[in-house]
Amino acid sequence: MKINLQQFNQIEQVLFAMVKFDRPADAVLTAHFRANSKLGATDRHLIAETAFACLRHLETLRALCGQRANTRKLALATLVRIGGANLRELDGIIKETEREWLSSLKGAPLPDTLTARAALPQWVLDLLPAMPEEDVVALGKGLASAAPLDIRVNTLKLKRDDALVQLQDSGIACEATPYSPIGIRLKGKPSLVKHPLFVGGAIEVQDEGSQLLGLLTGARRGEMVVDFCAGAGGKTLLLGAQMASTGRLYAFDVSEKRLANFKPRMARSGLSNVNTTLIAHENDTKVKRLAGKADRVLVDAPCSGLGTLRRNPDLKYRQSADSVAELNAKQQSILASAARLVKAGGRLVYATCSLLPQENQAIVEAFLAAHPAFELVPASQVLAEQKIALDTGDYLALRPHQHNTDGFFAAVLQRKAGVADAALEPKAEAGLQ
Ligand SMILES: C[S@@+](CC[C@H](N)C(=O)[O-])C[C@H]1O[C@@H](n2cnc3c(N)ncnc32)[C@H](O)[C@@H]1O
Repeated sequence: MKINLQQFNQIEQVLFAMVKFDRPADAVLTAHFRANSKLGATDRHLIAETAFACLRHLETLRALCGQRANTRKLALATLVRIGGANLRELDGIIKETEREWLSSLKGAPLPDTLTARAALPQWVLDLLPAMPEEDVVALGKGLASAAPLDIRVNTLKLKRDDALVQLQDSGIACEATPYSPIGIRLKGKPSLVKHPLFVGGAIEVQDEGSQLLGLLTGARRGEMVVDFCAGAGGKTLLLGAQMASTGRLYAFDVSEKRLANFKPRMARSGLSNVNTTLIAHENDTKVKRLAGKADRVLVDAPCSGLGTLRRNPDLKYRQSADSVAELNAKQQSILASAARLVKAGGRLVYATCSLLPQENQAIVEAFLAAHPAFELVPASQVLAEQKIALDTGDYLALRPHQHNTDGFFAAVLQRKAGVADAALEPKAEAGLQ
């Protein structure tokens, strides 16, 4: 596709702002499009795709172009090396010297460093679990690929088969997701906001992996369920539909903005069993009122988000080993507080969209060591009970290159009946906050 000078300048401007990494990349893009409201859909698509491709492959591109390469060089290298543009398509943009450099860049061998081959910065490589180099490269490539657009069918309103037919009839190519029985994967990225199924709440955008975490919670009709870190309610909506809008579903979060974003989604969904509650922190008295009452508690914990690099490639530069350590303390504290809500025989699901053992297995192992009343239920068993053929062992561990989902982790923890557990006693007031 021929790229014109105006389009190229816009790509450069967006990239220049993105590689400062002082704001989320999607916020940079939104602000740019708002300030340049006359840009058409094709321009927006090209700008967004090129800038995000650059961030996804930044380690590789910097290894090829020089660590101090400016945004012009990075944008050109992205178009040619990642996007496969030929030099004729860049006529009117590139100078003669750049033409020579770009034609040699096309076939230049990749520097033999793991950061370049896996497109992951060193701090991430340092924290990943030990695995053969080729596996790191495969994981990195998966994380540097573009994510598909998945939707979840709201089973309160429609069956998946009917949704597939209706989407196809409206010209949207799609197929059932391989694992989630309520998921559909779209071909391409059609806009859904005006689609009658979306407007009527019969479908929601949700990665298949995120659907599987929700399904792992196993919420059932008539139960008392808590979504402890509900955010904008992606998983709450799934849990509510699993409960057929019966029982009681609490959606907690500390972010007023995220809970506000949940409101219109909830209105579309037709759910009437959800109680959204803004909490000040995980030990808020509003949380304590539910002690020992919940059948299911989902903790979709705040985390580094490294499993979502396909969508948020800037996170590998906006997070660090220090921020992960801070998150670990928060994750432990949220999990400990959420555990107090679970009744005997009830289940607690701890989940993250991280790939780091520090945020995943280590949190669960420390929790189990401190909580004799809880035991691990193999995730593969819970999924098999729901006829989901996916076995990643005791923990759910999803990876883009293996499952074509974002990277997710989840553990199912069951509270045993009649086991004393001092850690489940209410926390002293002095320990709050
Ligand atoms: C991974 S996101 C949740 C995403 C959401 N479950 C979904 O499916 O869309 C983590 C959420 O935890 C919330 N959070 C952070 N600290 C918290 C705390 N102490 N108690 C409850 N929620 C918290 C954040 O505001 C954020 O919305």
